[in-house]
Amino acid sequence: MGTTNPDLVELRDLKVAFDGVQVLHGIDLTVARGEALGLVGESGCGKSVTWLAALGLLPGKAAVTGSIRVDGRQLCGAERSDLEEVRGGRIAMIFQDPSSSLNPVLRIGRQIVEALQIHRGLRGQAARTEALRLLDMVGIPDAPRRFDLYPHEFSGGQCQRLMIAMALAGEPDLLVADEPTTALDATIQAQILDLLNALRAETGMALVFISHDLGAVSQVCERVCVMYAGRIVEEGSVAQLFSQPRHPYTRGLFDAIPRIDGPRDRLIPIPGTVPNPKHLPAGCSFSPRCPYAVDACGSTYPSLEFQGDGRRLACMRPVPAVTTSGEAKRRIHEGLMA
Ligand SMILES: Nc1ncnc2c1ncn2[C@@H]1O[C@H](COP(=O)(O)OP(=O)(O)OP(=O)(O)O)[C@@H](O)[C@H]1O
Repeated sequence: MGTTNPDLVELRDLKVAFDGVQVLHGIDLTVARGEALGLVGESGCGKSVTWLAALGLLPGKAAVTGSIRVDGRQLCGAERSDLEEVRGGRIAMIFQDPSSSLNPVLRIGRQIVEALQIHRGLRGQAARTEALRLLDMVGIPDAPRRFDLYPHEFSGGQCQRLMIAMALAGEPDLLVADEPTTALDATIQAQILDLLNALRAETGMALVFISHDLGAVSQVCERVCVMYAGRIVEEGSVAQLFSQPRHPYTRGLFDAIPRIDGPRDRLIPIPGTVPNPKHLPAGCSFSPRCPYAVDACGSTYPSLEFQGDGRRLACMRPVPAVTTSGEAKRRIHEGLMA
């Protein structure tokens, strides 16, 4: 299966509009089996909508067009039953807030058993044994005793682990994690990132990691895709983008990373805000905020093109290569972004 079609998910020209307002402007993106892809960008850039659309989870008023293929199977406009088979089974999605996945009035063991029943047809003792194995796998200590507890009896970090256990119940080929660690303190966040890495190593599943946190992305992903105002503006390996961001927006995101030990004045926020999708500026959507913009940037949107080094870039005035490498690279090497 994997040899003829190495891409697990292939999005082509994916567009989404709400009430006539376009918020995704043609996303082309692939996720290969087993790979970990980070999706970064400021709030409102379309990271979540991209994956909610791919999984058919947007509200009915959303107009979705383009192609969404999972293992070669077209899901855009597919029957509900086809979508449900993929959702939770082939692809699972977890969110920042565990309450979106955990039912507060059901014991945790029962919730996982139900997920196992739906996705894998397991029942009775077989389901219980597998649920305990999943709890153990995600690092919930003393699983047999805690099987009968309710979600509120677990800490925030443990709820995140429970949500991951639920997601794993369908043995997904891909886990989409939407800001899974944003609400957690640094130590717990690091533990969840370690868990995601361990689970990938153990199960071979692919991961899409949606985050504002470039440091977290660098710890779990091999490839990063940067989104701005409903478009992909740059995509490349973690090493490429971290050592030499070429899109001025990617560069701006790096400059805005808070340093744990550094003086706060080293943090340089990108001036301005993400435009309202109702009133996108002409040309490149980032041009009004871009220090490199020239007149042409305000009239023509640059297409996303492969570069000589294999990355994809949508920019007429990329950051000159010579001026970029030092600081971001140094931060990674010194582990200041962890
Ligand atoms: N249900 C909805 N109805 C109308 N507009 C929506 C809806 N969901 C998202 N949008 C809009 O779509 C755009 C993209 O939102 P999205 O949530 O994908 O951004 P994001 O990059 O994931 O941001 P965040 O990091 O805050 O989650 C935003 O302008 C948002 O307001």
